[in-house]
Amino acid sequence: MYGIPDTLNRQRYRNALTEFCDTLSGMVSLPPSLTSETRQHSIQTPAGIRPVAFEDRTMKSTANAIRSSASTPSLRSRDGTLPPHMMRTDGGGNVRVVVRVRAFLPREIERGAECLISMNPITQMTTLHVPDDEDPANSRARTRKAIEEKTFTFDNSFWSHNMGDRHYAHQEDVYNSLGEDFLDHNFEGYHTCIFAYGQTGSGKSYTMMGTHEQPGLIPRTCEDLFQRIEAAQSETPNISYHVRVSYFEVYNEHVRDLLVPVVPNQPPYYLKIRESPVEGPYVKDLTEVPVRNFREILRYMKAGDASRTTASTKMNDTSSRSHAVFTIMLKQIHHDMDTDETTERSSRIRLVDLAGSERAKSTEATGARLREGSNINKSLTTLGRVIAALADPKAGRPGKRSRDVVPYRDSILTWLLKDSLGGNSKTAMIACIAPSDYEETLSTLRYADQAKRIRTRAVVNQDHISTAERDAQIAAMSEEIRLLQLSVSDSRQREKNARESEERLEEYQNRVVAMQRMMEERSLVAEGKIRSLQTENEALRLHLKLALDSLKNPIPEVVVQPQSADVEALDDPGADKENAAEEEDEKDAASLVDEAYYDDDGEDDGYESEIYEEKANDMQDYMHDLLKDLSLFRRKIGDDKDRFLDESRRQPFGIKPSA
Ligand SMILES: Nc1ncnc2c1ncn2[C@@H]1O[C@H](COP(=O)(O)OP(=O)(O)OP(=O)(O)O)[C@@H](O)[C@H]1O
Repeated sequence: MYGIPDTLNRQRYRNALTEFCDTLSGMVSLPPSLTSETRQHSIQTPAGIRPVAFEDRTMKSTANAIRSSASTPSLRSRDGTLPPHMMRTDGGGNVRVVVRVRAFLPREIERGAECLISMNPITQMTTLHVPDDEDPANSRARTRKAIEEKTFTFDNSFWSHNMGDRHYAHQEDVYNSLGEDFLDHNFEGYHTCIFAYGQTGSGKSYTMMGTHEQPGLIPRTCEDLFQRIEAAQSETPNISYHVRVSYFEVYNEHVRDLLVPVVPNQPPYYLKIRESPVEGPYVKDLTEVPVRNFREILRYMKAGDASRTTASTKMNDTSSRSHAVFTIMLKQIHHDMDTDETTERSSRIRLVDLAGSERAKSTEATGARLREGSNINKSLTTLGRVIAALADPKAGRPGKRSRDVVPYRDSILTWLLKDSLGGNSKTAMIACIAPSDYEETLSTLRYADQAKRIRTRAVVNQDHISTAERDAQIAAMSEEIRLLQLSVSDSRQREKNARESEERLEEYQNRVVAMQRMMEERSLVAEGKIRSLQTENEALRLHLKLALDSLKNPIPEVVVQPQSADVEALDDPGADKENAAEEEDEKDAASLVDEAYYDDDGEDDGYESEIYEEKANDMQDYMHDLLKDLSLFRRKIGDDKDRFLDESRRQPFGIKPSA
């Protein structure tokens, strides 16, 4: 799909094959003690020609020794045409460590930097040379007490410094000698992890992700994975493959899901870490998407890559400010028709692009960049301590096993990589180095050298299950699902019922309140009625009493004696006349009243009083009846009121009685 054209590829393999044949024939013609031959190569650097020893040692191993036993091994490893300088030494259970040196960057060429690295493609030795006095970037190194040449041996030393060299390691070569083997392991059922470590700007992202023209280890792994799946599916249709992918970054000690799009003007959403006894530490709620082909996985990879936190620093225009973890979960389900057995293999492919270690002085970082840098350094220092603890099993507190004191939890990165670093995983570290920085390169090479000593305990993650067992499992699971569904629908129904009864309750309460109000109003009206009837009754009773009294004891006529004022009026003839008229009027009025009230014609006084007595008695009886009715009515209202209050005291379900 991409990468180096086929013809170039073939040419490279042909050269390698020739070299391999030369070596074999040399082995035949020379005694074993003389099988080492040292050839001198030269490396063209912008600063001039510097002779660097490329020691091509012959190897006893044959190409067949690396033949893969994976269920879908790569074609390359089947045909055994691996170039000798790409052959790996068997890492066993140890972390496989490779080192890669990059080309000069324009700024390094400008300052006339010299290459301090040499590599032996046969022995896989990497040598760091002492810098000369001219490169200002190494002024700090020159202040060291002892500055000397250092040599380290790794599983692979990838020379990616000058393309013109025949040992130049292209992106494809790195994939072929490391990625492909690891993918073999994944098909065998092992978890794997490849992480790139190195100072800022040393080529980690280039190695892991690469560019569109020069794709790195991650896209190549994805492409190879689906190519193998497609090939295997046509060969062995009874194996089904399921691939899922996730992508997250650890930024400033927080985990961010890179497959969840960033919402503008919203604070980033960070995920939590949990630890399960079986799976170890994991990111909770991390997006895991199923992918069916290379195109799909590439889309997710690019989307995640685009949301990674990067920034420009003095050391790198696109510096990764976070550790990025791209994970592929591969599940292979194989059903054997003969034995009627199902085999399930699960493997996890973890590809980690770490943020680069950096010296604040070199990056000239301030503010947010400085904070990021210090967090990056902190987590890388913890990674260093974890590596040191794992590499030296004797180190640790007395009485404690070394693995108990590995400080995984001291940083998010090491906690999440716990399994990959010291557990169930086949792990590789790619130490990326810049060609001209003595101090940083030495530190990276020491880090890498220590990592070589770590032994992991990778196991094949495989489950065999017979049809009967599977059926039993399916039955148990479907029963569990059925029960879960029931309980879900039950609780849904309960929820619905609760909602409905809540609504009904509210309605009932409203009605009770309205009724209460109505009863209160009615009792108020009744009380008012009682009061007015009582008043009326009292008035009538008084009236009746007065009437009876006046009948029984009529008021005797009173002769009014003229008073002094009247005597005075006698002297005044005008006034006398006026008084006489007034007196006459009063008499007329009194006679009218007497006539009307008593019908007084002056006869049968005894008979009339009897009639009045009878009327009064009738009236009294009537009033008594009325009073009786009234008290009955009053009692009834009282009863109603008591009953109503009783009922309202019996509160309906769900209403808390008022305190
Ligand atoms: N092998 C290589 N061949 C050609 N160019 C390379 C190689 N390795 C790195 N580069 C270039 O070097 C520069 C820095 O590389 P890269 O961004 O990969 O560094 P890094 O280690 O990921 O840095 P940081 O830690 O700051 O993210 C880039 O411009 C990249 O293209």
